[in-house]
Amino acid sequence: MAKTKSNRQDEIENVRVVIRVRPLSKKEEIKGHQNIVVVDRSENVITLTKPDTVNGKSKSFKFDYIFPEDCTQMDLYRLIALPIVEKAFQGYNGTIFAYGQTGTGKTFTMSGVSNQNDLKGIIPNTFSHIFTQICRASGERFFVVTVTYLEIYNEDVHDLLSSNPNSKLEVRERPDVGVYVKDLMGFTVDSIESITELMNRGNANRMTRSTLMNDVSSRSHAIFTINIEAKDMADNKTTIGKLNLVDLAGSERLSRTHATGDRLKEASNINQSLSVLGNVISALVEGKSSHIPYRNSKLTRLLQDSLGGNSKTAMIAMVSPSDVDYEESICTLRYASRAKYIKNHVRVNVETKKGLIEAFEHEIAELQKRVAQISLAEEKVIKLKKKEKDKAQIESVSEELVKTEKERSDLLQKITVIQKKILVGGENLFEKAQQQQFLLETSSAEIENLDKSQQQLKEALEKKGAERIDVEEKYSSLQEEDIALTKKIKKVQCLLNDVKEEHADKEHEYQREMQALLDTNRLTVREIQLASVMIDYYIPKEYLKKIELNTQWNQDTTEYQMRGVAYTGNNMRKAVSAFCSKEKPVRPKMKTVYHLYNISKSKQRARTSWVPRPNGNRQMGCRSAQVN
Ligand SMILES: Nc1ncnc2c1ncn2[C@@H]1O[C@H](COP(=O)(O)OP(=O)(O)OP(=O)(O)O)[C@@H](O)[C@H]1O
Repeated sequence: MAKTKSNRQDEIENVRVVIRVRPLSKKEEIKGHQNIVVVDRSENVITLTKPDTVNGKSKSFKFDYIFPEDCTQMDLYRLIALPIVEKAFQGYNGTIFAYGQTGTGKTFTMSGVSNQNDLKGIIPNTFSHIFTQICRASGERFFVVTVTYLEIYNEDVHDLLSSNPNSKLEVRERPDVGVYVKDLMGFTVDSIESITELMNRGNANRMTRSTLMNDVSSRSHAIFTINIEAKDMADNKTTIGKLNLVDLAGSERLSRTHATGDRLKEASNINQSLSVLGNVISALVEGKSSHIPYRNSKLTRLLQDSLGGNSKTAMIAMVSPSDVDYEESICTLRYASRAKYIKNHVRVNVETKKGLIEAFEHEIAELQKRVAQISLAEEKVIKLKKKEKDKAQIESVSEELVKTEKERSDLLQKITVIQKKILVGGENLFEKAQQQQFLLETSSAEIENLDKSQQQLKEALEKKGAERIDVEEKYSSLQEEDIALTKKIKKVQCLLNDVKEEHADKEHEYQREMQALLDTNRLTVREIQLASVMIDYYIPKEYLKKIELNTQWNQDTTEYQMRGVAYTGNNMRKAVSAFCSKEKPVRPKMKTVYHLYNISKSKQRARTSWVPRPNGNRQMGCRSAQVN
């Protein structure tokens, strides 16, 4: 389990995911179902062979631990529940939830068979563990244990411990408390007996029915919550550990269950909330978005802290060994594979407000004060009675004494009831319930054994060392490799999309450039045509050759230049007239010309028409205008 310190208080810890494979049932054996599951205990790899495939195609997955069909309820408790319950005593939150297809053993794992000690599930074993721990604690430690039990059926929350379990309760949220169920009843327990009695009451109220897949199928998600408040008198510090023990309703393929009507609605609600749970897991694992869809179902809202929040969480995914359940088992294993990447931020919950222990102590003190007052008043009345001679007066005083006596005994009874709620570490629990002694002692011995076996397991794990960690970190299963490859493909796809977009952009740009070039080309052709027309109309052919001969391309200025241009055209005209007149050349008065132009527009126009513009209809090179 990855574990790092994120800051002074929080530890970052992955959700622990284990698999439990149940044995083939008698029914399945009679029907001739085949066991397609193989567990590699040393490597914690589970392999499922696809039925009806020629060469036995198989899929393998690796997990924190895999419990094969011959594992015991105690094996599971030791490895999964025990460390979480121990931590709850130190003020950590813990969650254990059972997930899987219908009929795979979730209720068997969480509750078990109540009248057979070795078949008891995690919940009843937790009771023995908790009370044993209290017995073993020092007398300096006080405890209050409270219990709630609810179910979510068809997206409605019901209190399984209420006298009216059918009424629907609301899920609310407050910044100081977080998500909670309004009016959910909490019960304080002081013995294994009292807590077991509550569990049985809740189980009896739980919604179950017989389905095609399971004779007693739980149709609701059930959350059994145990709060352990512990006050250390030495440092006056109070911690609260909250344990959520969750038995989820089973996923099922509607085509296989043939459900109709209400049962269909029930099954779709179960699948729907499990799919929201799956989405929450995916969102937490992918970490792409900061939005985790907890609010999409009551289950995920209530388990918000257990998934990605402040809780040490273990998920037990149940798998059927049967060939007919191959598809569902693969789905469960995929689901579970994702969950192991969820990171929780755990910390000790230190009670800053007045806790239950303090509230009870305060109440006891108040009641004791009242008892003291009554005792004083009684003494006075007794004295008065002794002095009194009047018979009637004596009678009324006696009546008063009876009343106060009754009040005092009621108060003392109340005090005893409240005192019983505060469990003092050490011996007094044995005094309270002698019948528990045997259970507790056996549990103590068991826990010592558990400690030892845990230590052995730890050592064995450490032995595997770096190689194991390396393998785990790389590809802890083929499924993980699959995820990694899918991620890679997605990345490449993203890159490809980027390249495609860039290509499209470039294509667009190229088209634009092409268009611009074509436009330029068209313009150039037009200019060349104009130049050709001008040459054809104004330059006699014999001069053209001369011009061509005397024209050369200048690389630097990128233009044609005429040799001896200084001795041509207007340059020569200016020089000749200056030489002939020997006078200063007279600049033409452009203003006058301009005015004249304006005045006799038609005349000017007539002059310009000397050089007629080429007519588009005329053939190139055909001279129809007169040259002056
Ligand atoms: N590990 C196991 N060993 C022996 N029997 C088991 C085991 N797991 C389950 N079973 C038996 O299989 C049957 C179905 O188990 P269970 O009711 O616990 O399943 P589930 O997953 O809770 O089903 P649903 O989701 O329908 O409530 C029960 O008869 C139970 O006793």
